[in-house]
Amino acid sequence: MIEIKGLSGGYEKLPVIQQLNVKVNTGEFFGLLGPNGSGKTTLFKLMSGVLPAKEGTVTLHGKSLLNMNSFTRARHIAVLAQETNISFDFTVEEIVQLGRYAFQKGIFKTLSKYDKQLMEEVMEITDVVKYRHKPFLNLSGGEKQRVLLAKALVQEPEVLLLDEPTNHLDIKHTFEILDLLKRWQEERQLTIFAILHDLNIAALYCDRVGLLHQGALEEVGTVDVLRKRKKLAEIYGVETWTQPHPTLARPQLLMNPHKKKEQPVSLLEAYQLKQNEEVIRLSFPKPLRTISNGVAGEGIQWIKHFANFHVDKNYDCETPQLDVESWLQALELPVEQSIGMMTAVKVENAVIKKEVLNGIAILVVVTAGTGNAVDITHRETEIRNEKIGTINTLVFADVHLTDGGLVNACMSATEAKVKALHDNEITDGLSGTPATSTSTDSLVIAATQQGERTPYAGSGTFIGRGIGYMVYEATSEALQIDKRWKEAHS
Ligand SMILES: Nc1ncnc2c1ncn2[C@@H]1O[C@H](COP(=O)(O)OP(=O)(O)OP(=O)(O)O)[C@@H](O)[C@H]1O
Repeated sequence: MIEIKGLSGGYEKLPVIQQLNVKVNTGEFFGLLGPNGSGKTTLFKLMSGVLPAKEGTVTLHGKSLLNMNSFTRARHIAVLAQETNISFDFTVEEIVQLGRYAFQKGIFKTLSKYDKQLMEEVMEITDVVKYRHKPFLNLSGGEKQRVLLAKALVQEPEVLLLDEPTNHLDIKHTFEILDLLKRWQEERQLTIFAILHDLNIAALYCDRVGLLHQGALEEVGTVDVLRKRKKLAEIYGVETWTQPHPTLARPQLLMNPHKKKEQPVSLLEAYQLKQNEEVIRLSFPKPLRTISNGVAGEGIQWIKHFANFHVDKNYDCETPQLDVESWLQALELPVEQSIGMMTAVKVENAVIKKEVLNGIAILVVVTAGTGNAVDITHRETEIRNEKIGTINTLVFADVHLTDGGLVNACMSATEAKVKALHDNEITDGLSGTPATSTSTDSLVIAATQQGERTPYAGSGTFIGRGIGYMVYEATSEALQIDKRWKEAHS
């Protein structure tokens, strides 16, 4: 464990680091974060003996690092500094070899077999073998960075002090190098203490982070420290948002660039509607914030084009998303900006309702088929393999919703659909009990994000009530059309 206690130090007229205390555990990846000039590099210089400390101690497993001579220190700690004062025309291999210097024996300091093997291995994994005979000074910034990392790794240190290790690296090399460091951390109990500017990279790789501000650590903790928006605004002077990484339990940060005020778009007038026997589609001039379980474009997205495709009632395909994406492409709609759904219902029978309720413009489009009506509350021992026969609901509203607000809007739309199914006496074909849905229903909530931001869109709000009313009306009408169509075609 590295323990820093009461450490103060800096430059002649500028005592940058003041009374700093922190512990970095053995085998931990600790990220030192903070704005420009907060003292990160100065702290590293104090720890690595480049600058003398005015006060305090830095110990590794209880032994003072500050009093160690540089040879002994190099056997424990490797430093990847930002500035390199390599001015001689060394080759890449010679630079990497410097990392073994403290381990070489005898007056002539020759490389052992082990040293050579280790250098080969490290040059391979840092992807610098191809430059081995090139002069270091002729390399690009990113190539130099990887060579210096190789030099640090051949020291086989217990502790790596890294000042901006991914500086100059492209994303492929950034992730390769960090994955490599993470592997060494886990396999070799390597302790990594790294200055990082990219907070998202820090959130992905660090076990703990410390936020340095004006020479003092203001926060130390897990990467969830980065979710403290107020603290980040105070320290960096930037408004941040966090969202969860899609597959890792780690936050990712989003920043808002300065935005010019945009002309508001009229929800009920701005869209284009096209409807034929293959598809009903709506396009908006600017993206709407959406939450949906559409076959394509699912999740929370920004979407301009909404398409509900008709498929044969016997449609059965292993890759529905690929199908829907190819149909979107055939309509020349960009897949990344589109939601695509499918239904066996005639899309010419879609019900479109639009209204301004309590000052909120709402547009609802519903296609309804009830061949696979299901009572979700009925106890089942197996899930029926249903064919497409579905209620697809698209709700567009001129509101500004948080992600929680989008979820509230989904609840409001679903509650209204269930009521419509109930009032239209739709039943589960197997159980005979009132149906709550069909087995493959889809829902889109799309908000213009104009006006005041709100997390509320449930039954206690005008927007929730508006969605409820409109979805109920549109679903009831679509169910009646479906009923009449079935009667006419039976
Ligand atoms: N050699 C020096 N002599 C005097 N002052 C210095 C020297 N190096 C840095 N400073 C000052 O010390 C303060 C901390 O600098 P430091 O380099 O430690 O910040 P940092 O957090 O690493 O910044 P950055 O993110 O920009 O790399 C700054 O105000 C800087 O101007």
